[in-house]
Amino acid sequence: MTNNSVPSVGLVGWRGMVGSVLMQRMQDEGDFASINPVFFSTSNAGGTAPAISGGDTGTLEDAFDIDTLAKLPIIVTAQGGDYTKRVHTELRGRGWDGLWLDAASTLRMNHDSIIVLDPINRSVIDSGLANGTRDFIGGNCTVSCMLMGLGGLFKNGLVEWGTAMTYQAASGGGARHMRELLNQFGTLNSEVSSELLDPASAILDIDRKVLAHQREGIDSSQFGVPLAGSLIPWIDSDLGNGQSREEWKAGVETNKILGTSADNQVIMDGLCVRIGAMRSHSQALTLKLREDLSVSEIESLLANDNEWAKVVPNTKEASMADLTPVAASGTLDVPVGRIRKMEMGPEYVSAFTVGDQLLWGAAEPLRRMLAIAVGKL
Ligand SMILES: NC(=O)C1=CN([C@@H]2O[C@H](COP(=O)(O)OP(=O)(O)OC[C@H]3O[C@@H](n4cnc5c(N)ncnc54)[C@H](OP(=O)(O)O)[C@@H]3O)[C@@H](O)[C@H]2O)C=CC1
Ligand SMILES: N[C@@H](CC(=O)OP(=O)(O)O)C(=O)O
Repeated sequence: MTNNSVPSVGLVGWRGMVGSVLMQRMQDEGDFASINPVFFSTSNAGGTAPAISGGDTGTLEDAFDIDTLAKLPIIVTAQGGDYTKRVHTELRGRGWDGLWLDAASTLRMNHDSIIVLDPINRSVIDSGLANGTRDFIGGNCTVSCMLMGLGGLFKNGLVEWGTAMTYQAASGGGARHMRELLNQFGTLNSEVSSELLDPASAILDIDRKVLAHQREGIDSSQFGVPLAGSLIPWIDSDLGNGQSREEWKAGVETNKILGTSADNQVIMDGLCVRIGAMRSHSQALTLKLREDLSVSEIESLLANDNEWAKVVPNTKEASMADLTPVAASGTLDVPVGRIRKMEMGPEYVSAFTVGDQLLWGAAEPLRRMLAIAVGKL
């Protein structure tokens, strides 16, 4: 039933991987009480819309029906970049001035959009809303997770430059990539299952069979090459200058989120690598600070910046227990550890951080932006 005291919000892409996490988080936080959801589909218009808290939400609208979309004050989409390109242009072209909240990267670097990560840039978001910005876009997952973990240094202007060497999970490619990774692990095991049952079998024979399967038999149609038992040192497209698009995002998106001025940019670059984790991205950072801060000063800046950054003591036990994709996945916590001064000098600091790339990396900043837009946050 429609509640006339709250705004109607169009939800597109709600059944995809990012969209499903977003829907779950919205239900967990009771966000549906603050909106009238209107569910859209690109493939099943007229079908049954999902029931929220057991209620009836009617039928699915056609996600390409511009007239229906244009009646809404707010649209949230996790449908993908192709959808954004097609529909956003058409809607804006006809003068629609509602709020567009989007998980796709398409509009991120437009001069009139804001990348949303409110624990880091709430003031940028608030002034954007006050000044007529209408496109609010979720950031790249690696960048968002890094800033959530290390916000205490970045927000205080303490980072002169940094490198992020990443270890990115299969989920960054999408649901089919996650399935492919698991199937690869499964078939690798099957290839040598009898040898594994025999403790006397030769490990080099097992290794040879695994490698032969990785090189010849394994299905890698999503990733292009095997990921299980290997890694892929390239993510996203080739910019033609030796840098991948994923690596380029670290610099441009970090600065846009922080709202740094042209003469005060933080230099960020690195090397992005896909590994066989499921849904949490990790990254090893080298930071050149502007000041010689002690490790305990750094730790307290990080721990006090936001409620989700969790400083992990730089010990083997704590790092193995709390600083891994297995520890971080499914939680909003962003553990940050391995913090120490490096041999290069007192301003050079190492850190390692892990974040669930479907939560802070994708769904959560959008969920919170919607809550801000409707006055709930
Ligand atoms: N994957 C990631 O880590 C991140 C993704 N993003 C962005 O979010 C957007 C969506 O990504 P993601 O959620 O991975 O995409 P998905 O492929 O999981 O979902 C996208 C759409 O595919 C359609 N679809 C077709 N078949 C199925 C099916 N069997 N199950 C569910 N949906 C299906 C749905 O549209 P319909 O219901 O209309 O048929 C759905 O909304 C992309 O732009 C991506 O760049 C942003 C940050 C991270
Ligand atoms: N590129 C990321 C996932 C992603 O969707 O990023 P972006 O939102 O910047 O396109 C990864 O593969 O891990």
